[in-house]
Amino acid sequence: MSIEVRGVGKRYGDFVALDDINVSLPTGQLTALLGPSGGGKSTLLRIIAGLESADSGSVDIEGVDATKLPPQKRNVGFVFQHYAVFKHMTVAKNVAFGLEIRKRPKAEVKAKVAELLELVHLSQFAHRLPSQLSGGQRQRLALARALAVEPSVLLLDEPFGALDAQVRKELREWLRRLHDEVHVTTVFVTHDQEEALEVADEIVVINQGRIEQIGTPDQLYDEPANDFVMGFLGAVTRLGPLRLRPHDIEVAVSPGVPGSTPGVVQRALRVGFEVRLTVDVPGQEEPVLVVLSRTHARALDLELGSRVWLSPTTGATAVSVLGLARPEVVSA
Ligand SMILES: Nc1ncnc2c1ncn2[C@@H]1O[C@H](COP(=O)(O)OP(=O)(O)OP(=O)(O)O)[C@@H](O)[C@H]1O
Repeated sequence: MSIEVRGVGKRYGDFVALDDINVSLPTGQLTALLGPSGGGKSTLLRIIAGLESADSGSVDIEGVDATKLPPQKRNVGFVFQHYAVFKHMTVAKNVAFGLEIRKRPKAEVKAKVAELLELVHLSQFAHRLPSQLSGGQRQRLALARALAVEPSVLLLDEPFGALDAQVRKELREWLRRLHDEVHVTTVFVTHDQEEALEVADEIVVINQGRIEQIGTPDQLYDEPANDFVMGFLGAVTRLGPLRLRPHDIEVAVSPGVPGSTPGVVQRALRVGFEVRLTVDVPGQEEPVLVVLSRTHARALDLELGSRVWLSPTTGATAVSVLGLARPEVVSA
């Protein structure tokens, strides 16, 4: 294990920011701390970094009890949303900085800087100032700088948070590829479930200072531990006593499936390759949302006012609204 967090608690006055957090992160893994704003993700990351101290519990890094170590003795690198690179230093100088203050030989620094700039695809900008880079390029510079001193752990707090959607998407793909090349144990904070599902090997879902679930993206998506995780990881709708995903609902234009719920299409919204239906069903206040492919919708010849029959697809992940703690697999 690279990082072992045991029984960590943190309060700000009466407010419990973290409550008995236990998590083990294996060496070389890319882990996302995912959850809503204010849930405690950054606090946990800062405690791992040593920028904040826990009230209780311990943090081991690479087998060493780091609970009382200052950040500079933990061998961690970090990158924040608004990372302050040195504005008056060139890109190359910024990357070299950490090595130079460690008094590494000149030739070694030069080789390492070249290697890192290559890795983050900034070689051609080595002599520019940070102000002459785009936001995405600046975050890549920040990553190169954090990696320069070969940390055993890399901690990223919403590193792409301030960038626009398209750049974010490019950078997250790039981060995944970078991680596959470098394999440094990485923990990153995000409130964006798509970012976590796409990039992480493992996701720790944190809400109100507690861990809701730890698992691979597939585990969380297919077997959410509770209603919160299910709702946080993707769209959820209600069909009678079940809460399930809109694409896990079968639509028929005749009452073929026993127990299927009749309804009337109130709205059909085409978004790219999918069609989002809003279906009114008797005895349920909120409409049912259903997502299906355009081809499928066309084959069913659906329009406003069409009568349809809804049922959960075979193998759908669903949580009972009647208070079932564990999700169950529904078979139609
Ligand atoms: N120094 C502080 N003093 C008082 N309360 C704090 C302090 N730092 C954090 N908190 C509170 O602790 C809770 C957890 O904060 P934290 O920054 O860890 O959340 P987060 O999950 O990272 O949220 P976000 O995504 O918005 O950054 C929040 O309610 C926050 O207001």
